[in-house]
Amino acid sequence: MNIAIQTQGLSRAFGAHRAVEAVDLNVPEASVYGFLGRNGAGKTTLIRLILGLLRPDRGRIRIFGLDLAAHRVDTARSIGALVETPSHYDHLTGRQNLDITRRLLGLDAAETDHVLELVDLRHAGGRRVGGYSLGMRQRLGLARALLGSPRLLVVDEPTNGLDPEGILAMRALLARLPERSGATVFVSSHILSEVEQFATHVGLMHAGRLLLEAPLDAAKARGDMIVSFRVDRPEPLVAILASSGIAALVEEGGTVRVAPAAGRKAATAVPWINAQLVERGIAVNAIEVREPSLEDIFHATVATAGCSAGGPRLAA
Ligand SMILES: Nc1ncnc2c1ncn2[C@@H]1O[C@H](COP(=O)(O)OP(=O)(O)OP(=O)(O)O)[C@@H](O)[C@H]1O
Repeated sequence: MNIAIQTQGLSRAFGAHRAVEAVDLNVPEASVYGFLGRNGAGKTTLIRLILGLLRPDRGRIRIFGLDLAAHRVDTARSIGALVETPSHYDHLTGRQNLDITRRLLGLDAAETDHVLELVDLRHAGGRRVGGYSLGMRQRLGLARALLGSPRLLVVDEPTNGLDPEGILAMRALLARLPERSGATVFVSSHILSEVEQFATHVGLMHAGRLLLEAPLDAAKARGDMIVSFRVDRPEPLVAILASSGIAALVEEGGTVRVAPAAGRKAATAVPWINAQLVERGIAVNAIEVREPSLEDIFHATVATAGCSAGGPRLAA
C-alpha cells in the first residue's frame, strides 16, 4: 500500500500547550481520509504542518514518500488545499476566477473546464460568483485547489456554514473525488455522522494525540453493540441486568442504556431480558439494538485512552 501522508512523532506546541503530540499518521493513497476531532483537538495545526505553513518542533512528514523538510517545492506541487473559507472575486465569473490561478500555474485553458466539471459547476462557470450560494463558492474553492491535478487534496472542515443542500452536495463530491480526479482526499471534520458517509479511512484526534487510525469498517467493528431499553420502571430492569453481570445506566427520561463493554452480551440476552420484564409486569415501550456509530466509537476510544470525555461534544 502506498502512503500519501506519513508522519512520525510529529509534535508542535504553542507555549506550554501541546497542540499536536507525537502523531504517527498513515494516509493511504486513493483514500478519502476523515480526520476527526472536537474543536481544539489539533486538526488544523496538523494540517498546517502538512502544508508546510508551520514548522514542527519534532518529527517528520513524508508526502508520497518525499520528506517535506527536504523537498518543500516538490511536495507543495503535489498538494491542493482548501483550508479556510475561500475568497473569490464576486464581480468575476467562476470561470474567470479559476483562470487567474490557472494562468499563474501555467496550465492549459482546458484545465478550467476540467476542474469545474470535477466539482459539478460546469453549468454555472459563466455566472458571476456574487450570485453563487455558499455551497457553490466552497465548491469553486475546491475546483481551484484541484487545478494542476494535485495527487493530494487537503480540506479543512468543508461543510462549515453550508445549508443542508450544500452539505449533501459537498459530501457526495468528496466521496467521488478519488475516482474522478485520482487524488487522495484528506478531510478534517468534527461532524462524525457526516464523515461516516464518505470516508474510507478515519483518524481520530483528541487533545493533540491520534487515538485511533483505521479503515472505517475496521474502526466501527471495534465497538460493541449499543443496547437500550425504554420501560415504565427503570430500576427493576437495572437489577435484572445486574443479575446477569450487565452494567447499565439510567439516562434522563428513563431510558436504560447498557454499558458499552456489555453491549454484545446484552444484545444476545434481549429475549431473556424482555421475558423477565413481562413476567414482572414492567411495560416495555422500546428496545434498541444497533451497531455502534462513529460517535459511539469516539467516546469509547477517548474513555479507553484515559482522556476526559467531557468538553464540547462532537456533532453526531
Ligand atoms: N497560533 C497559535 N497560537 C496559540 N495556540 C494555538 C495556535 N494555533 C492553535 N492553537 C491552540 O492549539 C490547539 C489546537 O488547535 P487547532 O486549531 O489545531 O484545533 P482543531 O482541532 O483544528 O480545532 P478547530 O476546528 O477549532 O480549529 C487549540 O487549543 C488552539 O487554541
